Amino acid sequence: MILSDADILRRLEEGDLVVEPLDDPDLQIQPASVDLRLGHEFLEFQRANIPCIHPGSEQEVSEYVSETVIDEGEEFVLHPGDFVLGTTKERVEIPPDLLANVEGRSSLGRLAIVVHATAGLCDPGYRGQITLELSNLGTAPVALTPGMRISQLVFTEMKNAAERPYGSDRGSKYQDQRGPQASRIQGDHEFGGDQRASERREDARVSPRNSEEFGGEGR
Ligand SMILES: Nc1ccn([C@H]2C[C@H](O)[C@@H](COP(=O)(O)OP(=O)(O)OP(=O)(O)O)O2)c(=O)n1
Repeated sequence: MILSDADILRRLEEGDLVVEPLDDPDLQIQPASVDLRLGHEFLEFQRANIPCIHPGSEQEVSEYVSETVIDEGEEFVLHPGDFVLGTTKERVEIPPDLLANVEGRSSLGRLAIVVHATAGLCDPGYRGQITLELSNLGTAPVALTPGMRISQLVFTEMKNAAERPYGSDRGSKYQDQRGPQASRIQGDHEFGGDQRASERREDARVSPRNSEEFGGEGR
């Protein structure tokens, strides 16, 4: 069952579904979705010095991207063919019995702006801001402004709550992400991610940088 405006409000009031900051509920809560606004940070792939991205390589994909932060009132111009990672301004918490679909808005679709290339699901249990895979499929540059409504989330109530929701218990890589985050595909089990994660935990245990004595926060 897809949540209606009244269902969404009820779940928000009950507190297990979170969309924050929801500055203008009247504007943002649509008949069967919640409009999300564009954040200030963007990650752009550096075009030079990327021979090929190898998902299984030790080199983190984040090393290939550079961050641009746009001030309030400024524009980020997305040129035809561009692909950049953006973020929603809002942070969400999806309860274990809901699935959220990240969708575009028609008004931007008509300008050939799409908000995801392929990944449109927020899992039950997911917490964090949402990374947008922004592209301009058209022929004219389009100026995007932080704070504009760019995307919408549609919530589906599942027949049964997930038994193992998204989160640390299952090694979920993007839980509590803030701002746009590059792919962490190196963390996948297929690429030895479990091993690397346990090595990082081991390093963190023995590294003096991470001990309380040295004021470290750990990783
Ligand atoms: N456009 C999107 C789509 C999803 N997500 C967040 C919410 C999802 O719950 C989480 C993980 O998405 P996937 O399960 O599609 O991604 P992976 O399978 O790569 O991640 P993991 O291995 O952590 O499950 O990323 C996001 O920030 N932006």
